[in-house]
Amino acid sequence: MNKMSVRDIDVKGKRVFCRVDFNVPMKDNQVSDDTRIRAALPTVQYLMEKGAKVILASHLGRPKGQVNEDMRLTAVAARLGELLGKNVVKTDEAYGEAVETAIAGLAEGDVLLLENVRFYPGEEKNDPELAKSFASLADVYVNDAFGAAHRAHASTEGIAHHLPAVSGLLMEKELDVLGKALLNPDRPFTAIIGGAKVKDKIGVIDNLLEKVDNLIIGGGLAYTFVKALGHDVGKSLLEEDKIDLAKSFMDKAKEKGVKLYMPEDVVVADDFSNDATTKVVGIDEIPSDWEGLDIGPKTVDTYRKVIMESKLVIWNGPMGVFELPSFENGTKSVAVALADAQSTYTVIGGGDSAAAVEKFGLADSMDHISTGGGASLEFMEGKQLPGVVALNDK
Ligand SMILES: Nc1ncnc2c1ncn2[C@@H]1O[C@H](COP(=O)(O)OP(=O)(O)OP(=O)(O)O)[C@@H](O)[C@H]1O
Ligand SMILES: O=C(O)[C@H](O)COP(=O)(O)O
Repeated sequence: MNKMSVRDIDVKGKRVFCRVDFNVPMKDNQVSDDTRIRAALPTVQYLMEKGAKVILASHLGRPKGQVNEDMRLTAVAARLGELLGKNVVKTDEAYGEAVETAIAGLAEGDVLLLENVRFYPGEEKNDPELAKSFASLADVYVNDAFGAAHRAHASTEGIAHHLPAVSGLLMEKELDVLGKALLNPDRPFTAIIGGAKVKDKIGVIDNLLEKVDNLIIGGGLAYTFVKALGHDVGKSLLEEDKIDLAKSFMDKAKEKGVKLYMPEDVVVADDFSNDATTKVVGIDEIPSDWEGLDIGPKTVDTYRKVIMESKLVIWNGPMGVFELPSFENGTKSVAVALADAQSTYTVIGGGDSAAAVEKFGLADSMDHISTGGGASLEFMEGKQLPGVVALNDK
């Protein structure tokens, strides 16, 4: 990576404003999944060990520039404290006098978590005044919030113009893994793209067709491709206005020598529910009043073989409606194949695919699970992430 990292600077005795992505799922005012908090620990612990006064900032949810009692970071600070084995000071604001007093009381190695930065309307507007207020709290800026790096907000982008600005260790790792995959991949390189809609994946499919050897298509978006091949898709998800685009992707794959894999068979249901009647049919046999909700067993076999023969696989988007047990098999089987593929480097592109590997208890078997949903998608589309661009070059 051509950006400076926290390892390149001296932080001893310095006040470090460290943006993290603690946008974690909450239930009954408690953190229900602390994956993102744990992912930030290497940077937080590094800063503590090096004698920095650590000021953490994050958003939680989308409070739209207003204080929302359900979106305070108090429970997050408590969870972080448990994980660090050390008290984390929590302020009820993200800047101002009370915050300055709390920071003045920090000793080297202490950790403070500011209140949700999205309680301020200036955060998402990238208001320069708010960015300056954040910057005035610290001597150095560290951005470890890969999950929010696609947002040009005051705490992710604006602040970087007022302080020495470097990446954290998680940010560095995410960019190294995803960057290497796109720039210098081990081959065969396979991308698995699923999820609900073609429209959300246009950029990523287009960019990956320039890079991969194999492109595997699954999930709801597959039916627009199936339709483009001339087959009836019944009541399956279909984006009529993207059929031509799906055709053009098929043409591009041919032109670039990319092997495109689409479902050979699917699990169809007479209703979108776990108790629906289901059957497996060939891709050209979907009955007109049934809908495809998962890939079928033949397809699973083929996809597994491709995964096993790959050196690198990036996966974004489930193969079916994995939230319902009746339609989880395709997604689960792909996750199992990735876990079994010992000589394949496996990268999970955040979002629902990350949730799926967690659900199936296979997270530890993956080489890298991105903490960014939208951010990793934009990165794979080849877009520049504003939170990264704003950091100091090496
Ligand atoms: N055949 C299908 N029919 C209808 N819905 C489907 C089908 N296959 C997958 N889905 C649904 O697609 C959703 C995931 O789609 P989405 O495009 O949001 O995935 P993602 O890109 O992994 O998520 P994120 O945007 O969080 O990164 C899941 O809720 C899943 O149930
Ligand atoms: O959960 C995420 O993808 C990040 O934290 C960004 O959140 P946002 O989509 O609300 O900006």
